[in-house]
Parts: sequence; structure tokens; C-alpha cells
Amino acid sequence: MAGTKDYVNTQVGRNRDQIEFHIREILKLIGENVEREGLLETPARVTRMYEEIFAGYEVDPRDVLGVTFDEQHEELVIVKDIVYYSQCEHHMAPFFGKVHIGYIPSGKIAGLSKLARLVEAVSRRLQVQERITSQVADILEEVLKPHGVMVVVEGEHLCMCARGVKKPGSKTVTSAVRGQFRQSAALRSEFLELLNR
Ligand SMILES: Nc1nc2c(ncn2[C@@H]2O[C@H](COP(=O)(O)OP(=O)(O)OP(=O)(O)O)[C@@H](O)[C@H]2O)c(=O)[nH]1
Ligand SMILES: [Zn+2]
Repeated sequence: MAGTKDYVNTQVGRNRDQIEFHIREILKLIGENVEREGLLETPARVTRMYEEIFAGYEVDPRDVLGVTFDEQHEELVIVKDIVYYSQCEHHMAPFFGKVHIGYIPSGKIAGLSKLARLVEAVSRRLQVQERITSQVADILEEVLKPHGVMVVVEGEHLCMCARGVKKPGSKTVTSAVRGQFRQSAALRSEFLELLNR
């Protein structure tokens, strides 16, 4: 089910009436007129948006890597520029950017799309960037048992751009290294060099 197909947060669907009610109440509390035309459908639209942006709760990210292939390619595999959109758990404000994944298989490879699906499953939740980074690395390590994994995540956080400290354009970069990448500076450099091509 959720591991391979597009999916939505079904709990949001089940709680649709209550979520719409509370969104409407928040609109009133910030001083809006919920009867004006532009806002009439807004609680329903926000609820539908929650079904999408919180779809990650619907799936165990490990299941996303359910389909793997036996293959004796024990060299670096990189999938870079996987775009993600997430919501910071401190402000419920969007953050987004790119995930770059490198791993050295040890007899088992993942379908390339499954790496992007793994990113979707961990990012479509309330998150912090560091946890997206370590979860992608840990799950790949657990399921594929590769010789090594390295994950680099770039993110722009609206809670830092549009409010608070207001620093638009600032980028946060996080990385997680496992296995051979931890031991070998040369391997980390090879990965980073290939990312910058
Ligand atoms: N480490 C980390 N911090 C994040 C992430 N997303 C948001 N934050 C930070 O979470 C922190 C929450 O700090 P608080 O002091 O509790 O909240 P705040 O008063 O709204 O803080 P300011 O943003 O500084 O105005 C802020 O420093 C945010 O920049 C993330 O993905 N990782
Ligand atoms: Zn935030």
C-alpha cells in the first residue's frame, strides 16, 4: 500500500470536520471575517493540504524500501537533488531543499525511485532537518546493510526567513555518515566532489 503509491494522511481525513472547525476558529481569533468569500473554503482547503503535507505519518519509511534487488555492484551509488518539502516542528512553518544520498551496496541495491520515496516518507511530517538526515541514513543502513551511507541535506527554513531572525537566503546543510564513509575522508571527498559536478 503506502510504500509504493501516492498516499495521504487518512487520520486527517477521518478528523476532517474537527480540523476544519479549528482552522475556522483560528481564523476568527486572528481577526479575520470567516464569512468573506475568499475564506469560505479555506478551512476545507487547509485540511486537504494537511492530508498531503502530513502524508508521511501514513507509512513506515522502512516499507518504502520493500523492493530491493540483489546486485554485486560494490561501488558508490549517488542520487542527488531529491527535492523535499517539510514542516518545522517548532513553528509548523515550511522548510524545503534537496537531499543527496550516496551509498556503497553490499549485495543489495534499492530501486532509485525508492530513495526519493524514502525522502518523501520522512519529510512529509513535522520534522527538524537533522532528523530527516539521520533517519534517511539509518533506514538505508538498516534495510540495505550497505558498506556505507552518506546523506547531505540542504534546507531553507521559512521560520528563519519570514519571521524571527529574518534571514532570507540562509541555507542549513546537514550530513550523516555511516559505515565506510565514517572511516574514509577520501570517500567523503569523492561523494562531495560528485555532488558539486
Ligand atoms: N536545529 C534545528 N532547529 C530548527 C529547525 N527548524 C527550526 N529550528 C529552530 O528552532 C528554534 C526554536 O527556538 P525557540 O527559541 O523555541 O523559538 P522562537 O522564539 O520562535 O525562536 P526564533 O526563531 O529565534 O525567533 C529556532 O532557533 C529555529 O530556528 C531545524 O530543522 N533544526
Ligand atoms: Zn521553525
